[in-house]
Amino acid sequence: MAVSDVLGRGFRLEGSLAKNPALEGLDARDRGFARAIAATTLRRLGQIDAVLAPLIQRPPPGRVQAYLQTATAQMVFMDVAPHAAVGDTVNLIKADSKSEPFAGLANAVLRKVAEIGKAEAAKVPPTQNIPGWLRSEWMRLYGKPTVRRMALMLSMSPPLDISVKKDPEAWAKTLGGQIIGETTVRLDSIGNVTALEGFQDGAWWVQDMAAALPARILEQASEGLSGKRVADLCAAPGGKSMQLCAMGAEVTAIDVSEARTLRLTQNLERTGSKATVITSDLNDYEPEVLFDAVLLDAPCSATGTFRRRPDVLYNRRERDITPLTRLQDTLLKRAAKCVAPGGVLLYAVCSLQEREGAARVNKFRKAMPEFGLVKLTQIPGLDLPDGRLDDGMLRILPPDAPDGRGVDGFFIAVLKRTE
Ligand SMILES: C[S@@+](CC[C@H](N)C(=O)[O-])C[C@H]1O[C@@H](n2cnc3c(N)ncnc32)[C@H](O)[C@@H]1O
Repeated sequence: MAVSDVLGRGFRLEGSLAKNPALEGLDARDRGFARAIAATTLRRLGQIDAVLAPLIQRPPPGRVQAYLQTATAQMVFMDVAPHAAVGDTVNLIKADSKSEPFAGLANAVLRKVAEIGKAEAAKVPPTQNIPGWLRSEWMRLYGKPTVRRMALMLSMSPPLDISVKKDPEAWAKTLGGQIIGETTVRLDSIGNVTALEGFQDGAWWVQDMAAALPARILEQASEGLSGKRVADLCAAPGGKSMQLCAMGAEVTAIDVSEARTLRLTQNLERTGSKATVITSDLNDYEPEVLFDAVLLDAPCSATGTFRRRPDVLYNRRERDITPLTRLQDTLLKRAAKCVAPGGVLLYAVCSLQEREGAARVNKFRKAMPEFGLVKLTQIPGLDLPDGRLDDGMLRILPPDAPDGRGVDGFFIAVLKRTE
């Protein structure tokens, strides 16, 4: 069961759903509904658990709890008729030999949820849907009103953002979307992405509006990238490499994962983007010639992507952050070794944790004084609140989208090596 895999075993929701045999026989509509139930459960888990807790004296096994949570999600947040949600869930529990002894308890608890669930859930602030360790850190860093807006973003299913190779106006018209942040086309419904016009022809790729900013900022800081040698480090699956190619750069894309570089190569081929692809640990990579510009989209906790991947809230733990910061420090130093004198280095992470953002860049600058900070002063297409760029580094928060429908959280800093 996908939800118990995420909550109990730290799996990714997408991977767990893709491997779930129960979904195999279903048609696309039912599969979509099953995905929506799992995602809604994770988006509303704090409220759901607050409804369930007083109704259960001793916590049942994780799998049974997940049945209760998904049924509650359906009744309270998806307007599924209670008799259907209760009946279907109890039947599923009866058919599952390990959970079957709890069928009676589940029936009694869910009948009560049907009665009081909506009213009880409404008493719980949506910020409770953010796990405690993240909520307290984000409150400290970004303040209560922003965290409230982040919780609102978590409760909504996000729009589909695409980056187009050229002519965003024409693609916005063709696909019925709107341009956001100058170059991203935002579409309402997700459906089957690969069936949309232009996908097979490689005219565009899926990329959150915020994820499209690092390449644009690197282009701006480098005063254009056309004809320049650019390294995209930690490049797979290639969203930023494709942007850099579309900007006319001569791109070298490096990633450690063989499976992910295969996807990167397929994406480059589909979009007719030409780049040199290298599968290598960045720690072992020695460039023959240094680069004019280097983009390091470092591995991170990805907590900024919770709108699209609510499972990151549960399969990341506080103790994961320190090892990630060590990796980020090492990769940042390796990336710096690839930059030619006078060249530009951009560091980005899709994390909302301060330790993965400004703290890494400040530490790097102390160790590598030949790199100076290029202060970012304005970001085209973004209307950031006052003070956000005060230290010259960019922190994008999920509520920052100009249309109120959210973006991934990102941290971006630009450094320049002295001549
Ligand atoms: C945030 S993802 C990159 C997303 C990508 N830049 C894009 O826009 O599509 C981080 C990537 O870092 C890669 N990675 C992690 N450790 C690495 C290392 N030591 N050397 C090279 N790549 C690494 C992972 O395989 C992963 O693909």
